[in-house]
Amino acid sequence: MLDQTRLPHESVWISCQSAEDVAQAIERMQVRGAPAIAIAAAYGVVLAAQEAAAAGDAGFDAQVMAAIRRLSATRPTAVNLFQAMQRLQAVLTEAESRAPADIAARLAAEADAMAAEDIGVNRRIGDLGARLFSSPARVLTHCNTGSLATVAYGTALGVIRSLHRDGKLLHVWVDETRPFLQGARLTAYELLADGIPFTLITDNMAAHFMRQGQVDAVVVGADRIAANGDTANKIGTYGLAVLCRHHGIPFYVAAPSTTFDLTIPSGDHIPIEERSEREVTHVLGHPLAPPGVRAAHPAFDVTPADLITAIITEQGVVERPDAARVAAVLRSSEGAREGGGRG
Ligand SMILES: CSC[C@@H](O)[C@@H](O)C(=O)COP(=O)(O)O
Repeated sequence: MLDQTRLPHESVWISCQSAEDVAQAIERMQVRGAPAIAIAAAYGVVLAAQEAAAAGDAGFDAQVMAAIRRLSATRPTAVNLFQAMQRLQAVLTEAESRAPADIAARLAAEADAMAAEDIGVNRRIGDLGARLFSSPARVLTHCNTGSLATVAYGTALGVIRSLHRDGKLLHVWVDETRPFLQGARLTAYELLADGIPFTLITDNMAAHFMRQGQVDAVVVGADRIAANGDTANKIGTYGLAVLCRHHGIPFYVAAPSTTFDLTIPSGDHIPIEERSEREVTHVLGHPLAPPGVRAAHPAFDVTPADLITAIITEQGVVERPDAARVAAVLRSSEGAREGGGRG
């Protein structure tokens, strides 16, 4: 995997040989972003299965389940991780009586399928999102939701890429995204590579540019969306949504259906990851604050659904989200799939 903690100045590839290697890479945020975490973890399970099958001893299932538990304990907020682990666990259960090498191959095929699906899902989100824009726009985004955070193309950044392709993108405002700087380091890196025009701003400049009339829409990703549309995303997202409401600017969330957690009624039930204080007191290893200073570091915040103009999923757009509209979009696409096949 391309080590995202070293970008953009160094392109260092890390090689994960075991589920534990993958778990540590996720914890260190060498790979991050909800869909990318899920797919990386899926391949972590595959590594564990291959290792257990090669060892040939009894307890294959127990070893794969231990890997699923370890990978599930890496980061708590993005629900895509848990959906992916459940999907692999179902493969394991279904293939129970088969030879370990066969089960490992089935798990690998499932991980490959998830990775392939993610690309199609992102392209569909991008295209559905771009259709919401009737005229060329200046779009502000937060964190990194691009190819680095997914398998390819991205969610919110996928919408931005589709707008650019369709000639409907005037400019992107990129929040640097304190404290981990996913915007300054990663989104800037991706947009530069694609030749998409953008300006990097610090997070506290967003209100200024909105007041000046220089922001037409905000598009962000999500880590977990509750049944009523409340959305957890990178810390700072909620503030942007409040600013949008004040300035009359549309606020869009772009996320795959695997980011919905329909088991929880509202955002109050979303676990918010607390990361190390050191990521706040230090920047890229350099101290900012005086030694010994205490810092808070919730890595995500929750934006209430009533501040969201629409949630763009690959299954359709949920306008003015609430529990009924979320259910209607996700259910209607289920019906379409059942009636019309998966193709
Ligand atoms: C397509 S990525 C969507 C979200 O995962 C993204 O907006 C985000 O908050 C990433 O957080 P991170 O802590 O960098 O994993």
